[in-house]
Amino acid sequence: MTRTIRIGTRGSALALTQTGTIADALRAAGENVEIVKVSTPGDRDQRTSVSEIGVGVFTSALREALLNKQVDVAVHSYKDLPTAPEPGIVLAAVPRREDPRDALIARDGLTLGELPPGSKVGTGAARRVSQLRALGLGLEIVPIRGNIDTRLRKVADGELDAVVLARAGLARLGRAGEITETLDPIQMLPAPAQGALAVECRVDDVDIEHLLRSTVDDEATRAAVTAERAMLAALEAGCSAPVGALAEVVEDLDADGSVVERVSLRGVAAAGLDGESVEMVRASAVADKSEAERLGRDLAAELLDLGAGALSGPGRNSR
Ligand SMILES: NCc1[nH]cc(CCC(=O)O)c1CC(=O)O
Repeated sequence: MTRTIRIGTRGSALALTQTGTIADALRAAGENVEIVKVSTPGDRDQRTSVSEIGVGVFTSALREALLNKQVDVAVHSYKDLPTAPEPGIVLAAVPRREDPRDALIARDGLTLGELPPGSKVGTGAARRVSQLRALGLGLEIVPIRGNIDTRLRKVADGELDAVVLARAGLARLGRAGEITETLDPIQMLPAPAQGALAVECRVDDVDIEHLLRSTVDDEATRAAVTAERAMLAALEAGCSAPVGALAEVVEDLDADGSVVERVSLRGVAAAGLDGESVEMVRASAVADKSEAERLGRDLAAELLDLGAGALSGPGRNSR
């Protein structure tokens, strides 16, 4: 009898698309696959802000289904996962990620710099709120929630002048054409692991773990998100603080002239929120690819030295 691998997913259009790519890769490797939808409190409650419902609101039900053996594989948006490891669960694969940057979708094709002061920009993520405020453009930030479709509609309906969303999510839903500006990481660093998927299985399912690693894992993406997430974890931020990070694997020349791969990491964190004004601290560093984790921790230490984390004030949800 051939086995069927059950892949758990949230039921949102975005989650189903993401899970579909993993299912396709496993089918191409000759496996039988079944997709199982798991509803999460984050999906059922669209009103409460994510910072109030709490970290892991989209991911804990999926992990429970994995531990209960309702499913064999769980596919998450990596940035939605809490930084603490989950006993009994292993991160089997991190597929090659999409463009990790944030994107602006504004009325009339406007870019960020073209939005007049007082323009209403919708985002619920403290990371985006604080970086937008730090730009000093006089924008009015409006907290919003809901799926990508709901957010885009608020611009189409004229309720908002713009929204900021992850480019990867828009691309996966076939809506990248509505982006009016892809935000430069100098203005807006994405959430750690934005655009990446986390593919998990049970620790004792060594077969499945190996299958996932050999069919969908991408080493460069894994190194980059390892650095980003180590930075986040060391800032003890969970996914609920205004922290942005972006790592890239770059080729470099060693002292003896041989080509080596290094990880280049940039980070940003809010140092203080005082009413409308925000101070952001930024740092960057490069390390050998095998040192991605230490690189993240070191950069966090540097950001803390610069004053990161002296937080007070509004919502602490990073996404
Ligand atoms: N916060 C919710 C969420 N989780 C993952 C994505 C998009 C896909 C990704 O970043 O991997 C989004 C929407 C967004 O931030 O625009």
